[in-house]
Amino acid sequence: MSTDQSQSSTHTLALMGGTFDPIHHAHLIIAEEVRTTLALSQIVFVPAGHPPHKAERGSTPIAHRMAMVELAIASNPHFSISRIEVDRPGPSYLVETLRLLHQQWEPHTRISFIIGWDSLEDFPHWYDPSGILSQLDQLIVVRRPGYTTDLDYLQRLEARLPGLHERLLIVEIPQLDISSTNLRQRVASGRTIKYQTPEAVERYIIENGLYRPPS
Ligand SMILES: Nc1ncnc2c1ncn2[C@@H]1O[C@H](COP(=O)(O)OP(=O)(O)OP(=O)(O)O)[C@@H](O)[C@H]1O
Ligand SMILES: O=C(O)c1ccc[n+]([C@@H]2O[C@H](COP(=O)([O-])O)[C@@H](O)[C@H]2O)c1
Repeated sequence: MSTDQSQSSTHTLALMGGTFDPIHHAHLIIAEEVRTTLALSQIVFVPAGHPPHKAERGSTPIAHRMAMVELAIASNPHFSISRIEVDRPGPSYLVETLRLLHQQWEPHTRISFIIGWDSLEDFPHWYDPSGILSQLDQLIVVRRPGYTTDLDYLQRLEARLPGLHERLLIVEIPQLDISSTNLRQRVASGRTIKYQTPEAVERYIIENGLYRPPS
């Protein structure tokens, strides 16, 4: 699957950032639904090399998380993966990722970023949210089961963060209560994850002994 160099002819794309530990069907459905709803040419999956807000838990080595994303997106020609946060030491701050991508890609490339409602609630605590917004075409938000879409909260957030109101776009997606946390817990307790992630990812998890409790 192509990486950063291949983006030179792409002008409207969205980044799907995540820890992807592991990637699951909600991630894939979000990406495809956003791509088709907004007629974007491409979705670029950006696995976080060093997830900024998940340091205390510790993530599965990035090589495994990358491999699982590659397997999951292989059949979709509109999906690609970027190593931009993998090859860079230190926390994977989005503001820096966007700065580097704007340098690497064609000047007219319009970059949006997709986040779930849980991430939006955390967004004010990200590193330099105003710097992120100034580099984005749109901040695309999708609802997530278990997180109330509180429109008053959204208004307060927009008042606090200049630039958010103009850029924020809610895209409706089929609601799926799937999370990587739940998949990891299921594997650890020997329960099935079938149909919650692509078969190739499920196989990869089993073959590499991921998420099993230490014996
Ligand atoms: N079921 C879902 N519905 C809507 N958004 C989701 C869903 N699962 C993940 N996302 C969004 O996808 C992005 C990447 O998510 P991430 O890789 O952290 O997966 P996760 O399932 O939230 O993982 P974890 O349970 O480990 O926190 C985030 O913006 C998150 O909000
Ligand atoms: O830039 C930041 O400060 C920042 C803080 C938290 C999360 N992010 C990004 O948001 C995306 C989803 O994060 P997560 O932790 O839900 O996998 C992923 O691309 C992270 O790198 C970015």
